[in-house]
Amino acid sequence: MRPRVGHIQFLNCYPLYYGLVKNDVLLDVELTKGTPAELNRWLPEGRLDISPISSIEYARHQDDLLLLPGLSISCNGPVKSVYLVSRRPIAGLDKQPLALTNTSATSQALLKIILRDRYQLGPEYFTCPPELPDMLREAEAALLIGDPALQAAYRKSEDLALYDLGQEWLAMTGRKMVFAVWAVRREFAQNQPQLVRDVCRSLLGSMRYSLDRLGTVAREAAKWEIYDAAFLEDYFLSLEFDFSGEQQAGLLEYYRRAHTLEVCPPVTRLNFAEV
Ligand SMILES: C=C(O[C@@H]1C=C(C(=O)O)C=C[C@H]1O)C(=O)O
Repeated sequence: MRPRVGHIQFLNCYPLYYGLVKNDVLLDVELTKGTPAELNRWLPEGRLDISPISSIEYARHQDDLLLLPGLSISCNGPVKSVYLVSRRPIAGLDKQPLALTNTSATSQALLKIILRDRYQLGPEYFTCPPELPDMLREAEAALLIGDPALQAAYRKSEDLALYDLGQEWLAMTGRKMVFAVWAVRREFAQNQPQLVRDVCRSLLGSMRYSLDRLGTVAREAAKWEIYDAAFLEDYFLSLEFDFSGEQQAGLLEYYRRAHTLEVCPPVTRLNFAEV
């Protein structure tokens, strides 16, 4: 039986993917790529067994999911691929239309938390596809994540201000920000503990493999992208892929604030699969 495993189709997961290919793990799993919003749906629906998901989705489905230890997509300061892109300085966004990419869940709530708690602002939010020109036709500012956010930073126009939400979060809380976690359906973990262990070890092994040779990974990724290898290596270095105590503390602080916005239930503890 091959476990059905999700994969985020953004460059942030390229190091993981590179390791899976090089370590011949792809043959052992059925890998399905999607945006975070798609994976967020497919895992609880049972179309996937194990997947990276937006960290806020763990809070929303905590009774049905367990976390995989040791893996996340986090940052300690600038993340470089989660931006508020704005036509005016942030202070001018109160009551203004603000377009949120429909590929995100965690960053949508993160932006609301930052604008409320750090800037005391309440824009009029709406969700739409991540097409920056379309977004800015209808809104004063837009939230982008993943590759469209990287592109916006790479081709930054003079007229737009970019706010990095990883940096904003660190400035406000002094903490790391966890954007994505890997989760398994509890039912699957109960029925197939060995498979969960195998997948978890493979993912961790692949990640370690890539982090040990990040220059090569960046050069390989640059072959298919508009960015050069140095830009990508710098990007990969801003991301953290582990899930240690500091990331967990940052995540619990995020959940606490998200709960006060009523966008997720309270989370008192993080429950991990035994691997
Ligand atoms: C750092 C990132 O984190 C992402 C942000 C997510 C979200 O906002 O829900 C989900 C998964 C991650 O891919 C990114 O996309 O660039």
